[in-house]
Amino acid sequence: MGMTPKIAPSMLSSDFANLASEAQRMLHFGADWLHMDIMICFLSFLPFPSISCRHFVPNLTIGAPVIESLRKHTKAYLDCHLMVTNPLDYVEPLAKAGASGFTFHVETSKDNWKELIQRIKSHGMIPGVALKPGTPVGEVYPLVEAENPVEMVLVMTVEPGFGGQKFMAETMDKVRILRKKYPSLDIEVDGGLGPSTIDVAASAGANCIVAGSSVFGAPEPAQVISLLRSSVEKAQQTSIQ
Ligand SMILES: O=C(CO)[C@H](O)[C@H](O)COP(=O)(O)O
Repeated sequence: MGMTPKIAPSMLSSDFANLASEAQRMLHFGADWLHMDIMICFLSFLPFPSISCRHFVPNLTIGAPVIESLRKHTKAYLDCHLMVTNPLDYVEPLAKAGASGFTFHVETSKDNWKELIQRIKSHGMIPGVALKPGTPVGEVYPLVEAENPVEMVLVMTVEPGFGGQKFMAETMDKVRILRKKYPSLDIEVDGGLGPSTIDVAASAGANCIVAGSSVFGAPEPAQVISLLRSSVEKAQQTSIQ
């Protein structure tokens, strides 16, 4: 195992009214990536005449206009996590806005993941696939093993939708399985990560760590970022000994 640790503060926990300065603060504190949680409601006009709003998660956050605004203030890797029912619709707008990574959910993309990966790459972004805590890990194997594969798997360690939830330790089996099967794959974990949960995630094999409330809520965010990174580095050294 030799994947570079990436610490990605989840901007969902930032002060959205001061997004640019919050992002710069996190980068100054040592963040590698900025994790952007994109939750959008998909207005469905079918069956006519009822109009329904199909949410993938019970929350709304940001879309391409906010990514575009933030991009004007930073060159950082914007790690976009699409919690939407129709990710294909957002490939072009997010690429134009300046997104770096585009991670879609396997649950929303069973029929069109090949097209999605191809479109994400052709728009210059890095494709990743995410899975919810209840989704079997085997569902992402075809996407990792494809001729044109995803480059990261995001294992959700809480139900997607909100920051500040409790880390679900049972999701670590999926990380262990993925790390054993794909030694050089980027494996990201997201939800409830902080000083008390990082060691279990790092020793399971996660190398990309998303952390919202534990970083933004800390008196010294730089110390938390540094601790998350050293836990991943230590676990990686232990695993190669
Ligand atoms: O994807 C998310 C929610 O869907 C957030 O990124 C995640 O929950 C991080 O927040 P915290 O570290 O506070 O749990």
